[in-house]
Amino acid sequence: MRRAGNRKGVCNMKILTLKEWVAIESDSSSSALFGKVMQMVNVTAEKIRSLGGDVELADIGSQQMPDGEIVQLPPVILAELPKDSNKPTLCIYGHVDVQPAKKEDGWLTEPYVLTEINGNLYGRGATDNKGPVLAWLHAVEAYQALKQDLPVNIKFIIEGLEEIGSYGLDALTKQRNDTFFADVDYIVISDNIWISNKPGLTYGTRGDCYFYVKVSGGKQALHSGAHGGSLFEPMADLIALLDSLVDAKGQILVPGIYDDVAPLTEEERKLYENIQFDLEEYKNNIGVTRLIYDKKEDVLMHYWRYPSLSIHGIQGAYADPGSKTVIPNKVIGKFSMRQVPNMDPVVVEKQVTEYLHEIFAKRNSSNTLKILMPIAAKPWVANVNDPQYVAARRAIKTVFGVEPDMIREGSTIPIAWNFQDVTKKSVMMLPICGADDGEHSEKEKISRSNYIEGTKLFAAFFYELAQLR
Ligand SMILES: CC(C)C[C@H](NC(=O)CN)C(=O)O
Repeated sequence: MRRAGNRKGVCNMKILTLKEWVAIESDSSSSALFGKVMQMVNVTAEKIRSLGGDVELADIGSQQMPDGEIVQLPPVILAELPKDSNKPTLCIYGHVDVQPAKKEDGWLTEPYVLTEINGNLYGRGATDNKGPVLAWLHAVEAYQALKQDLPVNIKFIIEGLEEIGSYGLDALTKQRNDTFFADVDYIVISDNIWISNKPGLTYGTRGDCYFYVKVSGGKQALHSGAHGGSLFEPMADLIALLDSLVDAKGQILVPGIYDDVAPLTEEERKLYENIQFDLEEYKNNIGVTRLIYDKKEDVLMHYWRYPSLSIHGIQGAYADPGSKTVIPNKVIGKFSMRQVPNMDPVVVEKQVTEYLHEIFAKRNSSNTLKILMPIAAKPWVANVNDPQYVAARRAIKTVFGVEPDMIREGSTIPIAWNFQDVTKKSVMMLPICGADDGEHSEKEKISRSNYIEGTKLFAAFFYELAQLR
């Protein structure tokens, strides 16, 4: 009885720490909040130090932001726990920045107050990616609490800019390839979600090219009654441009965009058949009634191995409740295209830019058009025969009692491809979050059970990794 009570107490403490982390509004989308990101980096560094880690806050310099401002970037944590040269070395990557969140986006709870409802812990960053980062740290803590030696050496790379494309991290990876990375045997990332209630083991992510399309007109916003009808309206130009990008069936309309997509082989097609993925459950999780495709295989392929284009927002547009009759003079449309093998962001940028300029020219507008691509992240695909995948499968079997589904991820870890390309080490993603965790949405959460069982999974993974030798 007492033991069960103690266990519950320990779990509640872990949840309390997550609550403290979620409370820090480390939203990297605006440089105005970089102070909060910095605070989050410091809190994380302190936690690693409390586990005996040697922490460096690596300077990654400054960066010009899409609005032209040059800002000092928050440092990246490079840390190492005490080392034993007889053990393999695992490098754990994670991020502690989050996507923007406001209560009025439709949150039922305060986004930065971790709130438990029916065994689920709601809050921005709970699943992406503060929960998983803490689960790694708690797995280390568990070995220490039990006075057991860690079976592997552990290094950490934790950053605060993943959600805006991991500025500076590729350069840091190259710079530290012969030092920090030299003795690393495996790199592991825990981010993103399973695709059903069955654990998944992820061997690929899509990349992302994020675009800003800026249409500028006169010196100021204007009264639509007084001036509408005789001027070229920036918003009308922008809507036409955005409308030219993708059709109702999700097909991207930019010429040449599918040219470099890796052809589908019969062998690959068969992979999708055996994956547990229930379309009804999926629709229910994401809250839609119908999908473009009605076969599981097609949905999975458009999630993992084909590009997609999503329109995210318009800066400068009137977006408040109520009816304002203004003509905005400057608007910035934001959209992104998820990349797949063998697409190249450099080629994509050229294709998109040329196409949008062509569409714009046909409108013969007096406005000006400027296109920027502040995020260019390549897709990543790993070799599933790497030994750490064997260790992860065994650990999943131990903790969850099942073999995982081998999955890919539709979203992006901007540094994953660079890690593999620069260091030539094995890179794996070991997600612990549930299919309904709502990353980036106003329903973001991690379940109490995934948070705790995920911690156990990481502890078991350390053990299995050491058994490979
Ligand atoms: C480049 C993107 C902004 C990265 C972002 N990553 C994640 O969500 C990881 N959980 C994404 O939108 O894919």
